[in-house]
Amino acid sequence: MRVSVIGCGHLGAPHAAAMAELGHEVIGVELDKDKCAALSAGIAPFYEDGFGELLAKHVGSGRLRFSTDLAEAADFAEMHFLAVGTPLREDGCGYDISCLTGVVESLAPLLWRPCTIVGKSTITIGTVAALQRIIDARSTIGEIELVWNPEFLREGHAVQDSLSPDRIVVGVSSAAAQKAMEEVYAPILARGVEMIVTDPATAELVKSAANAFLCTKISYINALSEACSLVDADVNTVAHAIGIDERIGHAGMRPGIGYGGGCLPKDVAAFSHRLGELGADRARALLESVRDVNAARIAIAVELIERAHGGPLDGVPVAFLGASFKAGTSDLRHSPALALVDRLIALGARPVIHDPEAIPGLRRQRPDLRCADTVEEALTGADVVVIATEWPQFTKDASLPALASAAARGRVLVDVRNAVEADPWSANGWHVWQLGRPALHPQHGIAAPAGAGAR
Ligand SMILES: NC(=O)C1=CN([C@@H]2O[C@H](COP(=O)(O)OP(=O)(O)OC[C@H]3O[C@@H](n4cnc5c(N)ncnc54)[C@H](O)[C@@H]3O)[C@@H](O)[C@H]2O)C=CC1
Ligand SMILES: O=C(O)[C@H]1O[C@H](OP(=O)(O)OP(=O)(O)OC[C@H]2O[C@@H](n3ccc(=O)[nH]c3=O)[C@H](O)[C@@H]2O)[C@H](O)[C@@H](O)[C@@H]1O
Repeated sequence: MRVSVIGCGHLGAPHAAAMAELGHEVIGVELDKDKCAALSAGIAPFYEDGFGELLAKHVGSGRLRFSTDLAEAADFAEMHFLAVGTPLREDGCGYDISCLTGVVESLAPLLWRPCTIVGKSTITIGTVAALQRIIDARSTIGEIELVWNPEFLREGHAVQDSLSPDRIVVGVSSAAAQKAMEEVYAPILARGVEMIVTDPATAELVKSAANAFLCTKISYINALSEACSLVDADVNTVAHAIGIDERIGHAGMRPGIGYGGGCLPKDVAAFSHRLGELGADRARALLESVRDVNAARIAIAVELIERAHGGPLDGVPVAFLGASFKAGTSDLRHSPALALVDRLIALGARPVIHDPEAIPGLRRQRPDLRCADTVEEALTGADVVVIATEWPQFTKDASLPALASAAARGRVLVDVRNAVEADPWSANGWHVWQLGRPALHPQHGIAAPAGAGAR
């Protein structure tokens, strides 16, 4: 099939490459000229595992190309995927869907062949109907159906999730649109992946419900982490023990500094707002509690760092390991790590930041921050080491405790992602502090500071 993908960011670019891998001929439309030029040259504009290779493969094969010109896509494709951004409005009251409305307003009058428009961006209840009205008013060839096909990919797994999704959801209004969706995803459906065919309103709700549930699970374990701190219990053990029950599971149960990124924070905020508009007050109250727990995580992490250091952070050199919103991506949007670094700076601390993939982007976005090209450079002379993003380079590298011992001045490690194996650090003479867990000190049996139990 000939398809276009309009908006080639973290969702659209991997989707376009995946469509080419499935055997389709693809044109990606991207407004940002630099991004479009990089993609056209087969160069990934952001770090995403396996994406650079897939992009280069299909730009090379000629099955995937990019353009800034929507008219070119209108001429070329029988199916148009919409993957532009839907940020939260500045007043927080739902999504700013101006990119989506702008695209359908421009695209509809350009269309001259029978085709389907397929939305993948995340929207709230009622948006499909509003966009369909714009298409109906602007189409010159009669009815063009807008299907909604929400996307569930995770950054860091975008290629894998696009090629092997665990489900495909399509909100359609006609049998013809359903047939087109079955055709475009045929190689995936042939492997037995379930396609849930429903109406557009249900498809909209499925996406909001999925992301809000993921936020709820994370806030639940983070709220338990607060309770654990009060009784010197270990939240990691609680998460492990309850997660063995397959109705609960271990995924999304890692305590830390809260959910961040370009999607979960805005999606739960927009969904909560919409539920309020609809009068679903109990559902809204539930999600507001979820947001409230998340908003408190940074202050709780700061308190832990102060307690670990044993006093105010003014003037304290901190090795700050991590900047991206989670491991596996260079994405800095709404990164809790950056929110934490800003609070530490406000308290007078002197952080030096290292991240395996996010430093070039961070230097561009935040020239005010002190960045290091290597872990060793960040560690040199630090009194406190903070692990703020759970990259395996920080949490699984067995040589890091010894490297840190040689480079740092202090012996205080604060892991605000609860992802580090603490024993090797303790064996190297470090005090290890994690959220909702008793601190681990170099020698077992040493009394921990007041209010913090020792493991
Ligand atoms: N990032 C992710 O993992 C996922 C994102 N989503 C949703 O997908 C949507 C896009 O998200 P991201 O890809 O993360 O955002 P993004 O900001 O990385 O990408 C959006 C792209 O659209 C481009 N764009 C804007 N207006 C355009 C226009 N008129 N024509 C062509 N290109 C245009 C922008 O330049 C940008 O490159 C959002 O609604 C998001 O909630 C859904 C699932 C996963
Ligand atoms: O709609 C979207 O854009 C996507 O949002 C999330 O994907 P993503 O933002 O890539 O990241 P997640 O892996 O879900 O992590 C989100 C945040 O929660 C945090 N998190 C995650 C899991 C956990 O156990 N604990 C935890 O604090 C992460 O560090 C990160 O800050 C969803 O997982 C995807 O299914 C969805 O498609």
